[in-house]
Amino acid sequence: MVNGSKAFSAPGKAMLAGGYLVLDPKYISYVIALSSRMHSVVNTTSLEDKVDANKIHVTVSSSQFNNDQWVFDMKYLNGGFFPEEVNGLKNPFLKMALFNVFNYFKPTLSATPDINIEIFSDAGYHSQNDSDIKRNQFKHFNFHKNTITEVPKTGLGSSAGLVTVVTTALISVFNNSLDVTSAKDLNQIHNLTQVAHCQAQGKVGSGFDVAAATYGSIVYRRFVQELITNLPETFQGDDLKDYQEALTKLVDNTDWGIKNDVIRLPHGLRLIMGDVNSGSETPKLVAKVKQWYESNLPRSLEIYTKIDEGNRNFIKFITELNELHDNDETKYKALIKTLETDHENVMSHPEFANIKNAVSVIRENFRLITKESGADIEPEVQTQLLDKCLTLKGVLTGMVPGAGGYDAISLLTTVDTDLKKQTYGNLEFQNVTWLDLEQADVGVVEENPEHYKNFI
Ligand SMILES: Nc1ncnc2c1ncn2[C@@H]1O[C@H](COP(=O)(O)OP(=O)(O)OP(=O)(O)O)[C@@H](O)[C@H]1O
Ligand SMILES: C[C@@](O)(CCOP(=O)(O)O)CC(=O)O
Repeated sequence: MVNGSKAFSAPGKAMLAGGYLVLDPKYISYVIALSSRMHSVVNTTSLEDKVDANKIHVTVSSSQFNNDQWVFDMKYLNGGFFPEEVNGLKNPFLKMALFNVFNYFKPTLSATPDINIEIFSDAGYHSQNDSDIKRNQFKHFNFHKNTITEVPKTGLGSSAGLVTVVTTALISVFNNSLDVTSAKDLNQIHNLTQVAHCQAQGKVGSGFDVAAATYGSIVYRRFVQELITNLPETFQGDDLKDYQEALTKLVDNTDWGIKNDVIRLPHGLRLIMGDVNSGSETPKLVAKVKQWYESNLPRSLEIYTKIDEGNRNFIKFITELNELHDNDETKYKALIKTLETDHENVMSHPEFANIKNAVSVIRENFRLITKESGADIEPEVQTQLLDKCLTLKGVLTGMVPGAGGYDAISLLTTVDTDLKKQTYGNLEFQNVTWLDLEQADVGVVEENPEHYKNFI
């Protein structure tokens, strides 16, 4: 059991290449973890101070959002744990994180204290309108008068980050030697989080968001969805023995077959996210693209193959930039500087032309799918915006991240490029809010719990 408090955080995500294709384990994706992080602070009562000696209560507080709080009674029936929110409040992500961690560790009820978890989320995950910043000497967070479900999201993967840090916090209660720098423990966090996140969402996406929250910036290939869909169905009060055995086997003794090669953006380059402020419905987009793909075979496979080639070339040439830096830093820095000082001639440098051409292939084919499927992956207004962005000094390339749609654009620029200044007052960019985000190379990290006190 954790003595005192522990704290953890996990990053948000932006998928720069691989959207839709990554739903098929044949294809890989390029996912950048972001500096906006989800945080959890966990502590336990003493056994004597439990609310009820014959129960386990887990209280999760999200004070940033109207002081939201969920109190789960971990009902113990037939050898299994069924989380029940005592006031009938809903949060499927918290519920499934609790369900899976408790049925994985199967703690002794009388020897398990009550657990308190506080959640904090960095500003980038949600609209900052109607919020006040509260800070201490270490951190600051936006505090909203509205409950979490009423605050607009920005697409950085809030639920994936939430389930990751809550799962990690709960594991730390049952495993006092949890080490989030160890591959074994990170894989346990990843596996339990993927199960809970998919069950909470009621669908099995590629899982790239949970993988990035756990491992950081990665080249990612998904697991086969049957790993999760083949888990026994469970209903309140069931004998969970079969589920618990299947879950333990899946978490501890199954090769998920994912690819999670840690990467980092080339030195001197940074990711700039532009929030265009009109949300997209990812599940609807995915359904339309799937319908298009299945109705247009074998041509749709040819188009996917072209996009995959673009994705792989993007990854290849971005990686080669990193290698150029390592081999000849002076030449590399001079090359990067030309993005600012000689932007008109960016295509004269093969190192840049290769990356830009790869992204052009991806975008061109996504526009084709947009036209044919009715899924607005790169709609005209985004095409125009991206093409204008490519003319800005310091910009190497840009794309719609993840599922695309109307809500965001991602640009790769030099670290010294100031897009806010370059586009200030320019009506062509009036609908874009440049987010103060950086790429984050690491996934789950342990934090200092003292840094989450006395926000004013
Ligand atoms: N700070 C938080 N505290 C409590 N619950 C949260 C918090 N952040 C997210 N959630 C939960 O996650 C849900 C949002 O998850 P959902 O799957 O709808 O979007 P998402 O794809 O994760 O969002 P996005 O990728 O746009 O950030 C919220 O409705 C809430 O249930
Ligand atoms: C369309 C998809 O490939 C990516 C969705 O990315 P995002 O939620 O738009 O960041 C879905 C998935 O990978 O689960």
